[in-house]
Amino acid sequence: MAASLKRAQESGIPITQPDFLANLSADDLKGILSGNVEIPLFEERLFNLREAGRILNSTWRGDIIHLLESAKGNALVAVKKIVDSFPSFRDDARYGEIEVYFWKRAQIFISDVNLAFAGRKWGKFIHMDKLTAFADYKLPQVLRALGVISYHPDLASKVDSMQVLSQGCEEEIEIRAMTVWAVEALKNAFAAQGREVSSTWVDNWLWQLGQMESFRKRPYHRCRTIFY
Ligand SMILES: Nc1nc2c(c(CN[C@H]3C=C[C@H](O)[C@@H]3O)cn2[C@@H]2O[C@H](COP(=O)(O)O)[C@@H](O)[C@H]2O)c(=O)[nH]1
Repeated sequence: MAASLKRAQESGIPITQPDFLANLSADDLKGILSGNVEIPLFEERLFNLREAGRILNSTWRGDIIHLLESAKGNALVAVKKIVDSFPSFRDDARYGEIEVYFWKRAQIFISDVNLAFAGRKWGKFIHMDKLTAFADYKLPQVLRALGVISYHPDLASKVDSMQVLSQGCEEEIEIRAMTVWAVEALKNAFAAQGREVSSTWVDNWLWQLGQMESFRKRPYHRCRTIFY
């Protein structure tokens, strides 16, 4: 996905322009994402891109920079503004009577802006250390392979046989919540060894591990979702 967007940008397709996004056609998007795999949830992603273009124009004067500037360098405020502005970033769920907020794409966006600008200008934020892990499919895959988390045999059987978990079901929420919790436990374990790191740092470290073939081939939970 990232490579496709980079290719489009380099070929002069204005994929960051709100007007282009708001009027994006299915054929345009198919062309941009053409590659070796069929993109799941294509219609949902097309809708979300068009919606993002419309909202950037209607709420943020056509440029996400204005959202970042309105957050006044506070990472948590920036994340909340993204979630409040863009419905496709409202990555939350109900677990019984409890509201659960993962906000994975909103948080990783702020983390990526912080990295892209090397912590300067629009990438300069306080409270980066309060971001949680970005709860996706990759981290629990690595955490389980490392033995940091384990699944009930019934869930393990579903995951290992690649059964699709429905988005927002108890088991999917439990996997994502345990991912966030496990990263906090690892962060505390690093601190106990005298190594102060952030949840984002632990997250990136686990994600990088996940790129190794020995981890990539391990089972991970399947879920059709736009949130990760
Ligand atoms: N939880 C978590 N998810 C991460 C990353 C990164 C890379 N972050 C860089 C930033 C600092 C470090 O240098 C990292 O290398 C990408 N992703 C997610 O993967 C997905 C693409 O994956 P695939 O389809 O396999 O290429 C996509 O949804 C993207 O959001 C991470 O760190 N943590």
